[in-house]
Amino acid sequence: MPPLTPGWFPLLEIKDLTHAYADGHVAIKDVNLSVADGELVSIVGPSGCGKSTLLRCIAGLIRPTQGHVILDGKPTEGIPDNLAVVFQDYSRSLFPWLTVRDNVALPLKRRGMSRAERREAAMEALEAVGLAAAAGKFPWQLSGGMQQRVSIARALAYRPSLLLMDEPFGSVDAQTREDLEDLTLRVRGSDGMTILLVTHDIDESVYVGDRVVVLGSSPGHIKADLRIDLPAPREQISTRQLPEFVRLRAEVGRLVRGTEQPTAATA
Ligand SMILES: Nc1ncnc2c1ncn2[C@@H]1O[C@H](COP(=O)(O)OP(=O)(O)OP(=O)(O)O)[C@@H](O)[C@H]1O
Repeated sequence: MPPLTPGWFPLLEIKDLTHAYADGHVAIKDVNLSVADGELVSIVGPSGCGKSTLLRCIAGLIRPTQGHVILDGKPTEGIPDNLAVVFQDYSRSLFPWLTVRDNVALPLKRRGMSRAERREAAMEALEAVGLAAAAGKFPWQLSGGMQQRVSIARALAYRPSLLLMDEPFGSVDAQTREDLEDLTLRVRGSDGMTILLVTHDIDESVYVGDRVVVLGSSPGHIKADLRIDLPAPREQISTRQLPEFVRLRAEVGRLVRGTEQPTAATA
């Protein structure tokens, strides 16, 4: 996608990325994507098209068969330091024997922060997600939505340049999901974090995204890259009623289902 504003700096560049699993299955092929510093890019596509594979390659959890991931101008090797990931399965991502505050503070050891600094940063992030009062509790004492907010707080406290979110709100109720979407938008706005968010929810992809990247299948590739020019700040009811929102969600929906018109605007 071409630079739209002066000073556009690609925080993340994905070049000709291909990943084949050990059984030979090519999950993604020749993926090229640039993401500007501070952008929130939603990634959608049919089940099995390679969304998680793409995120895992960027996170350094699996090694691409071909191609490069360039973060902050440097090709990545393994798991980059300035990156955090929020997964859908919050029940497995928090340590049950640590308090909420200690779960959030734990990764900060990698930042070389003192114990007092870690505790302060953890409390600040818990405050941001509205969970300061639960700091001394254990994850299993919290609801699913609260546990997912702890996972998000842990990512925020780390202050990564790039936050990867893989279906982060897939297991929570509709109201909590909306709250977490708005929390993500606030975080991005206040900390200028760059976010890649994989979702199955087309409305969500448009509501939170500055761009929506649609992947196609067999093997996974970028089928469309749409800029979402909806006014900010976004608001759950009024934004979703805008004619432009309705148009975009229909366009993304058609692209995901493969029923788009040949003239559909794609980048
Ligand atoms: N470890 C693996 N070994 C072999 N094939 C795999 C492995 N993991 C995933 N795949 C295959 O790679 C393809 C892409 O999987 P991936 O999980 O990235 O898709 P996805 O778009 O995230 O799917 P979903 O939306 O259902 O979560 C699928 O065909 C999947 O079956």
